[in-house]
Amino acid sequence: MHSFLQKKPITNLLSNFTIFRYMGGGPRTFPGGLNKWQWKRLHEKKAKEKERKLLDQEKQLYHARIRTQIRAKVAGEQFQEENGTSNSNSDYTAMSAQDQVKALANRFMKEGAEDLWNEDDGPVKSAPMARQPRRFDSNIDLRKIVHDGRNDIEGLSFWNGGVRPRYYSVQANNGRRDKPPRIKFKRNGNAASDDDEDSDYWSSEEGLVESSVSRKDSGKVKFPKFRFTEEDSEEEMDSRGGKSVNDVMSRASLGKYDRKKTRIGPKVFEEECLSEEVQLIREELNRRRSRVEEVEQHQEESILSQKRFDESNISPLTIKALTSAGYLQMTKVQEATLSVCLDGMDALVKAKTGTGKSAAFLLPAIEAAVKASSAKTNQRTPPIVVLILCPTRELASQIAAEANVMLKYHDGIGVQTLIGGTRFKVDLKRLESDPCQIIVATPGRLLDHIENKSGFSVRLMHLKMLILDEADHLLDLGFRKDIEKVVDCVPRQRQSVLFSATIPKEVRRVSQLVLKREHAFIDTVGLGRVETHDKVKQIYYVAPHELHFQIVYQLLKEHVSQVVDYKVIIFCTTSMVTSLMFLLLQEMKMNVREMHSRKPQLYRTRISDEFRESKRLILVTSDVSARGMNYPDVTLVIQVGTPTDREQYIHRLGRTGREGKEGKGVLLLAPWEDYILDEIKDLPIEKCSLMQLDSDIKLKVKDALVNMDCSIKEAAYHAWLGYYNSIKEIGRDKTTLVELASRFCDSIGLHKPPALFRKTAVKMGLRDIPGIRIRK
Ligand SMILES: Nc1ncnc2c1ncn2[C@@H]1O[C@H](COP(=O)(O)OP(=O)(O)OP(=O)(O)O)[C@@H](O)[C@H]1O
Repeated sequence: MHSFLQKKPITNLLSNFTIFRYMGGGPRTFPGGLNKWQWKRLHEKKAKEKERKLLDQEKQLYHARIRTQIRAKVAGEQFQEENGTSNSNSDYTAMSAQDQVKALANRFMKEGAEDLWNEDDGPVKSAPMARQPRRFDSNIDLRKIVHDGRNDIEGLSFWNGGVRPRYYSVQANNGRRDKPPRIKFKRNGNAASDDDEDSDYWSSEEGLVESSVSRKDSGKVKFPKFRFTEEDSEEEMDSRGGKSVNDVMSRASLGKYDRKKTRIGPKVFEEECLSEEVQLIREELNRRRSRVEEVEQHQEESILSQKRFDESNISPLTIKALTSAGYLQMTKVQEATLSVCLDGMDALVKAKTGTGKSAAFLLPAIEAAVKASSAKTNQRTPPIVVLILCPTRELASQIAAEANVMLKYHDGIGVQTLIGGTRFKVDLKRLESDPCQIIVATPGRLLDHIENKSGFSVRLMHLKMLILDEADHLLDLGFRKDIEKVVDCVPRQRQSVLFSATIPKEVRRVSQLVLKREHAFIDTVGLGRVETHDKVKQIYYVAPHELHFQIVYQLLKEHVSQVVDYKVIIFCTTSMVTSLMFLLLQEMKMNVREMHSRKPQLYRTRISDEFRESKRLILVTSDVSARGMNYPDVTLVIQVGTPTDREQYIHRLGRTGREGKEGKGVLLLAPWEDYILDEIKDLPIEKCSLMQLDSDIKLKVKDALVNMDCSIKEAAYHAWLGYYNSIKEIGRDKTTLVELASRFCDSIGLHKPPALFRKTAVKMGLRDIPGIRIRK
């Protein structure tokens, strides 16, 4: 029978060596007459010892490095003090091998490796020593120092609960450069004397460890050598029975070969004695840490990134324009999106309000136009290369103005707006006389041009880039049909980018309407992080309708008296309610302006420009100003009544705290409107108890309402009813809604609810609801 333990010689022709391949588990006996298992155990034991030795060496090296660092610091300061010079060439500074300490620290910081740190590895406290003049005699809690300085030594958190702190005693060499500072560390708290001034290495009688400091010698760094006395050996102590020791298996990377030994029973430690010098080091470390924290906090709050525009691939003429406009560094969203957009990828981008999204999409848009214009065509009017869609006219004008700033040095590249409220024929003339490659439009007017037989749709056939600003709003039901039509009229082979500060889940889904399947989703807000700015304080009040005007007036009075350069936006639910609020505040001698969709476009543009430039002004507005409008330095945003949804709340609030500045937001709700709080409960908004209302204010508001034209109040009632009737989320049946409307009616000084047109009442589903009056 063929034995499976049979040795099979294989002849290696090249080397003439004979290699034995062991079949089926190897020979029965091994050198020294050991059997297979004895042989295996022997090797395992050897491996364990080797690992243990390596680990000990590492620990020693680690101790030495930390001590060297502290010595270098202490000695360095001492030296400077004495000589009034920098000791940058001294041995000590050369030894501050931060990286090595860091690496070693990390070695012990691996998950599970904390256990490798036995109690005996910790600092040993020595008895206080008499201080001598001009020498460092420090008892340093090394672990604590290193722990405190964890910004310097990343990830160093080995402070293991349950292991009692022990202290090293570190001594500098009295500021002498020719000698290394000496270190001693002592285990059992016995006092250490230090009288051997001249010896290179200090040693004490019992339990002390001697060390040389590492130094730079002919370019080579020598590491300190440590010699543990017998007393330092854990095994030795065990065997002497001097201490009770618990063996604990390590969870560390070295696995079962590492054992942690924990002493049982009390241990006597002497009082910590910190010298001035150590205190100084600690303070320095704390200072450094708080500096780092400050920088980190600043970076977090700043909208700017570290990258400059001249480091990107955009054309030099654009960079020149950006520089003259004062844009040098990119904002974070610009850095995150620019390369993706320049690569021609489709993208869905989410970034907080006021963080520079407009420039983030305008820059690649301009690049696309520059690239297209360099390709010679013999068309009289250039094709439209970039189409930017946004929900409001003011926003379109603002984007076009920003594009013009960036196009300052680009001859032959133009941008135009197509927005409602202007005469269509004027648009046509402008398109003819002032050809452009970039169009910024609101969807309605754009469709008017597409459907008009003026050849506009032909110009769109070469479109390279479609941009949707405030994309979630444009993809909302109100705009979606228009967007679908626009998408049908532009080439399939194009780049599409969608930007907004809010991108709800359902919008991600419908974004496929515009975006290619393979698109980038860039979220600079971060998953699970709040979409509002930390620097914007958000509060809300819950109060009955009849108090709302008084509260708004009192809030304004307080704000105006506290903030010199105040700039306030008050958002109301509808245009007519906006008008009512404006007239009321005007009647009460506040410096106010109004802006809503019922106003002629020229008026809107004028007010928008005035508010942008002004300080000490209050803008009362509807949601036409909620998104994208960049009015600098708005100090307070007040939202009266519930916003349509969470997204609208965020966008309205986003008119303040732009570019990383501070701001304040107040939401004022009637008790039944508090359903919205559920939608925004993850935002840092706090409830505020109602302020004591001034009786004077009460009278003033009442008088102002009495003086107001009834038709304004009636229009406000109709609009109010229409607005809340359209919001399903209010969760009120029609009868309750009409009752609430009657209360609103009271609050604005109307004695009975004004009648509705029958047609309107039917459309709103309110015809037979009690309390609704129909016009005869
Ligand atoms: N790189 C930059 N350096 C300095 N300022 C910048 C930079 N980019 C943009 N800004 C400024 O930041 C402000 C906000 O920009 P922008 O209006 O584009 O914000 P946004 O993110 O579109 O806001 P919203 O979400 O409200 O539409 C503007 O005043 C703009 O001039």
